[in-house]
Amino acid sequence: MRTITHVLFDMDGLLLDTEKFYSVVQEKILSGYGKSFTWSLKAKMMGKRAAEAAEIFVHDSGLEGILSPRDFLTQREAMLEVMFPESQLLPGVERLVGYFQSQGIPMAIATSSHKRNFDLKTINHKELISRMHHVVVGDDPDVKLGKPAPDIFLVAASRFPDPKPRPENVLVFEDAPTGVEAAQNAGMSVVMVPDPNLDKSLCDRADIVLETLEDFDPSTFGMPPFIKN
Ligand SMILES: O=P(O)(O)OC[C@H](O)CO
Ligand SMILES: [Mg+2]
Repeated sequence: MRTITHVLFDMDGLLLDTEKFYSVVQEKILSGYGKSFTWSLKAKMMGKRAAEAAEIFVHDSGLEGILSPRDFLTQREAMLEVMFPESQLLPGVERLVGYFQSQGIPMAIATSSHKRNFDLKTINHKELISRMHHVVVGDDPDVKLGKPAPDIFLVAASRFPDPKPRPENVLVFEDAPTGVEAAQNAGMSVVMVPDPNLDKSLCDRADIVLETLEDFDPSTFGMPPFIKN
């Protein structure tokens, strides 16, 4: 069994309940073209950086030549920016972050969200962010390729103080197939907490798949149990 010495959290859909905002807005934009937003399209977009997600949205929706990826993002961001400050923590986040902190396990966030949106989403979650050693965002200059490339997780692991973790000693928590793939490409262990609407065939790569972070059992990775309150 691998010894876990460091933890990396994805953010959207894993720490914060923000994927629903993306879905509502993308459904609204598509409805303007008489089209419906589907979970199969959502599954391809989630976890990806904005520009890559926009290309997928326009292509797969058959809107090439009708709606440019840039105009899609302009419309999407205008609607999302008023929603993001309302972001709520997902179940189990506070207990899990508190546990890793009590165990002295350093944590960081590795999110495809750009810095501007990260700031909007976390404006009311300063305490959570303060418990992270650092945050790597999607537009970080050191992150050359977005998820499913391993870049963002490798960059996040490299920013911990010495002794820096080897990938095999890092545990990643993710909600998206793209993010799970990125963690595995980085050589890290990964716990997936997928949205229940996500096609189950897209949830079979992770080391562990949970319905909620509340179901995480530290002993699965050789760590002490949660202390019963
Ligand atoms: O925090 P991430 O990596 O799940 O990023 C989320 C994307 O920007 C939207 O799915
Ligand atoms: Mg996510």
